[in-house]
Amino acid sequence: MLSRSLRAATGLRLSVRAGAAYATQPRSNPPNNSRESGKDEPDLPKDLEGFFKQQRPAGGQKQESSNSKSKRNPQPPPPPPPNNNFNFSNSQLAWAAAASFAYFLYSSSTSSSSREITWQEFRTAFLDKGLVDKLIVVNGHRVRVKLHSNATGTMYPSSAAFVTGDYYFSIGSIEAFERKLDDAQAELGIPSHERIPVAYHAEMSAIQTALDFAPTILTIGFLVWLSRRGSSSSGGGIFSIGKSRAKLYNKDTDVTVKFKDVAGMDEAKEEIMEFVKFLKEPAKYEKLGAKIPRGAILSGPPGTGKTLLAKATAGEASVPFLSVSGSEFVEMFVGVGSSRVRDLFADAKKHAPCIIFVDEIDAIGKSRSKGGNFGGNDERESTLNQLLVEMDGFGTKEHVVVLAGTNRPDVLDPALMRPGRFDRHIAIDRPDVSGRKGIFLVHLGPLRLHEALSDVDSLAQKLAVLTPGFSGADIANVCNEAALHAARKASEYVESVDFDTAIERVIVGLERKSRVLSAEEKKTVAYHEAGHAVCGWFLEHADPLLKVSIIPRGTGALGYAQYLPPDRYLMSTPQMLDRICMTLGGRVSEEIFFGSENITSGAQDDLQKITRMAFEACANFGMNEVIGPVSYGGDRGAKEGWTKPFSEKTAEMLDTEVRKMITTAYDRTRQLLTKHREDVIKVAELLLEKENITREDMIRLLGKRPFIGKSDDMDKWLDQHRGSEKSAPPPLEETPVPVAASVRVEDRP
Ligand SMILES: Nc1ncnc2c1ncn2[C@@H]1O[C@H](COP(=O)(O)OP(=O)(O)OP(=O)(O)O)[C@@H](O)[C@H]1O
Ligand SMILES: [Zn+2]
Repeated sequence: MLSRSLRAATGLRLSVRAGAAYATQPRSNPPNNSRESGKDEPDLPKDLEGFFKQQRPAGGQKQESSNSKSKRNPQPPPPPPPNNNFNFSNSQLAWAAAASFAYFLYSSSTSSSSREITWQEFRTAFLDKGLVDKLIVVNGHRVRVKLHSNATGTMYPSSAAFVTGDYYFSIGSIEAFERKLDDAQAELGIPSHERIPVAYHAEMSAIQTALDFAPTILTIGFLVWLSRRGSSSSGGGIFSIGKSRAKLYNKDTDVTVKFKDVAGMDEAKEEIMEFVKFLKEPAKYEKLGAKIPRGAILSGPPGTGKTLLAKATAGEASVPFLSVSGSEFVEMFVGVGSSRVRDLFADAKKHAPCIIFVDEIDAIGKSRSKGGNFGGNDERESTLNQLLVEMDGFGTKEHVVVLAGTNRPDVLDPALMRPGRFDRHIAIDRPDVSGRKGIFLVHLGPLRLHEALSDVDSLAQKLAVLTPGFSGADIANVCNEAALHAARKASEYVESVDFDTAIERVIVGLERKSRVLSAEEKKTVAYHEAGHAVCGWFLEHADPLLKVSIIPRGTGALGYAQYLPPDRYLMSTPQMLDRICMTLGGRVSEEIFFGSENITSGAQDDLQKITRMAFEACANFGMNEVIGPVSYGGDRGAKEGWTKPFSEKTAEMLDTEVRKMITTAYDRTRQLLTKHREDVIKVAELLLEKENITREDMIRLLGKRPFIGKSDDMDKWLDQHRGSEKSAPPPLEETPVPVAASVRVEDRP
């Protein structure tokens, strides 16, 4: 989040600079027809021009720097926000007012350089010599002397400093002054029609003026502040506060990213392809009466390329791309969020067919019940409601697809996932070795590599092996750091040593954020996960396995095995026991391969799960013979404040029975894994090599699962569906129903 606010701060700085330029420059850009074009942007002063040229694409369309993630890669800062019409003239006005007031102060202060003279001096130096052009009585007590323009050089007193200066003298009263002046002129024999003209003038002092204008100044200042503030993220300002902040990427000039620029994530690409096909040929779908998916949630850790994938989707479909961050809907004013949502969709309809991308959807899409219901977040809720209304509202004719990115799919409001809304869920994980290789190939492209590294493919392979756990953004960062390092040495090419340094740097940076495993830890995690997977493979009631991975996840898990639990509302005792065994598989495998003295803390999460399962089996499900068919209630949620509704004796019995159940399961697991020791090794070694293994890999290594049972229906279904037309992977969240507790088995340290 720090980096995000940094980015915002950069935007602010830029806009202030641009604002300063607005005030002093004439408006002379020819208007062009794009929505957010520089229509109202004035010419920039010469010295700023060069700076902005590189930021602002020639097409006039507002564009984010091609790599929007300047927060990670040292890219040029985002361009200054466009100001829309209204806001601009408003702020221009304000600046102009401020400038003229400043000028006024300036001029009134310079007039104080004028010199006071006496009446006598006035008479002898000016009046008697016929130099006076005009007299101005100011505020009734002071007379300003205006000399003829040819009076230069004959000044009194004869100092060059006063050549252009003004003179004045004080008077007691206007009547007395007029009389005195008349007399003097009469004395000089000036005919009455040639007498010196006298003007009367009321003037305020600078301080007086400042005081009188203070309220106005304050108001102007406030307006300026508001408009600065509003425009600091993009196109805002007080009059456009309810306008959408989305950045529009024109399909021809800006959305140049294609799927080929997005390395890896083949499954995600395949899934999102459906949107591309629809946007390209909507008629084909409509003809058949097909309902078009409205949107998809792209979830995954930061920097895994969610934004990139969404943009590439627009690129493939060659449609405009509207990008906005969920946090930009959140304002302190009531109603602004929903008005921005409305505006966003109105905009999208204008540009249809197009893709809207809402990054960080969790900022508005948080589950309404999870928000802490103290009436606190009505505004966010109404924003979310508006989003739902808009998504429901537009017909398929509109051809607008909404993609949303999030790192926290678990906190999203279920309402968002209903059919007709974000009904697709595309999970994007950190890349595995081959994914990383692909990403390296993309980002090595622009680098000028040393001859010794001319085999880019093997370089990418080598780097991919060295960077477990890196996200796409981290990899982009490594490539950039390497180039920077080479530049610092003033060398001509990027060399191997530059990459080593860059990787080190990024790892140091990463160690704070997420974890990067040491080789030893990686081995432990691989055997742990292999234990789960093999256990599941040979247990009758285990859920079908989708994927095993030893890529650390943002949640703190070091590795995970993902299963697809069938829809099941009941769980039999054998199913429960099998699940406990499978969950214990990780720890047991660690023990078998590294010895009981070397077991790690990695199984804590597993152990928590099985303890809970065993406890519920005994205390709630009546599955234990000794305890009997009783259920003491107390669901998981209420566990904390739960006063035990049973006696101490029962508590002891429960303790013993839970432990007995678990140790029995532990022994059973150990037997199973000892029997399949070779299989565990096979799986673990493949995991170490590939970091991610799929169901297909498992079948190749271990053969088909030996059981035919309820879960096998699911296996069959999977066999039929996977590979051809891929369905969305199950959500990576734990199902709240206790009977399906193992959608995924994760291991926390
Ligand atoms: N699969 C990939 N192929 C090529 N480059 C990638 C890939 N994934 C990420 N990158 C690089 O990382 C950068 C950041 O990715 P992106 O902004 O799409 O991540 P994100 O998942 O949207 O992050 P966040 O959650 O922080 O918004 C991209 O601009 C690109 O340079
Ligand atoms: Zn585990």
